Amino acid sequence: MRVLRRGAFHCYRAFFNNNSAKHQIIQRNMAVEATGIKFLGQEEAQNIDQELFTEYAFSVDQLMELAGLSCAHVVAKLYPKETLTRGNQGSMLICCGPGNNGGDGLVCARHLKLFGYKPTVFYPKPTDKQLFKNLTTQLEKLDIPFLSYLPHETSLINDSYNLVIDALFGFSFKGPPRQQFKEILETLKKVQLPLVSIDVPSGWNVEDGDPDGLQPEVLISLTAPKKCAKHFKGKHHYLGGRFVPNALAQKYELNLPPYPGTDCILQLKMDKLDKPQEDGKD
Ligand SMILES: NC(=O)C1=CN([C@@H]2O[C@H](COP(=O)(O)OP(=O)(O)OC[C@H]3O[C@@H](n4cnc5c(N)ncnc54)[C@H](OP(=O)(O)O)[C@@H]3O)[C@@H](O)[C@H]2O)[C@@H](O)CC1
Ligand SMILES: [K+]
Repeated sequence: MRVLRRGAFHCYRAFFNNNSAKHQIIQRNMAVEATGIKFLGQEEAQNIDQELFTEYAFSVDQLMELAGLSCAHVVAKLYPKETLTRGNQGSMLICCGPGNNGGDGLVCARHLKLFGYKPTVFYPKPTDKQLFKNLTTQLEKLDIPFLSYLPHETSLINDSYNLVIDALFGFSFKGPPRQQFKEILETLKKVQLPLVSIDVPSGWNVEDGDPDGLQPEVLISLTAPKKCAKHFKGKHHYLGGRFVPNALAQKYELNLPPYPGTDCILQLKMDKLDKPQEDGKD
């Protein structure tokens, strides 16, 4: 019993010593000010990603699973399936790109299906990597339909789905988009459904954003927000991907607020944040 008590004390002390948002008690459903949180540049986001794999020995599958799961949690929280009454109840379109952002989308689709939603996946440029083949097989085995093309006629999308999840590009995107994805992004811009972007609104410059690009209703920043998130004007900004070790967060001065309890998502309030000028410069 004494040993247990001492252990508990050490855990408690380590938590408060290591966490920059000291003494904040975050409750479920409480949004937290984004002020003070580090907004990452593109190179910094990629360095953290690499360090998680090399120094901290995570595998891509592990982090992608946690990232995709947190995205599914955000969608389930904001859009209860009973409210998604268009087309097939709970229907949604998940657009997945060729990199790991697309992988997050594939994982997210699986979890949403298991939560009782009806996802359809559009995955126009699948990669040959085994991880992605496995993710695709898992979705096929769950009878999740794949679209072979995205209809240019956006009314077909508006009438069939309740929302669109954008998992086309994340923090490694460098614009302008090449032809195949340029057309897809143009179509998505015209769709009149709530758009949920995973990590970065696709097509945006990762640091400067894109005022003429997609305008998501929801942004789910993974690990930490990227600089472009300061230009996000939608309704809900969430943090997900609860896998960052304290030592890494400290090294990069991420200043992440603690997640509430056992939750894997946290809502961020953006209203007190110093917004960049509209010319896109920070
Ligand atoms: N640690 C974390 O936070 C974790 C992050 N995770 C997730 O990973 C995401 C980053 O993934 P990523 O590095 O694979 O890159 P991503 O952004 O998906 O795009 C690369 C692809 O896009 C392509 N491409 C690029 N520019 C293009 C253009 N102009 N036009 C057309 N294509 C273009 C490029 O093609 P290439 O140039 O190589 O031919 C390549 O195929 C991150 O945002 C988060 O969602 C989690 O899974 C795990 C933990
Ligand atoms: K995205």
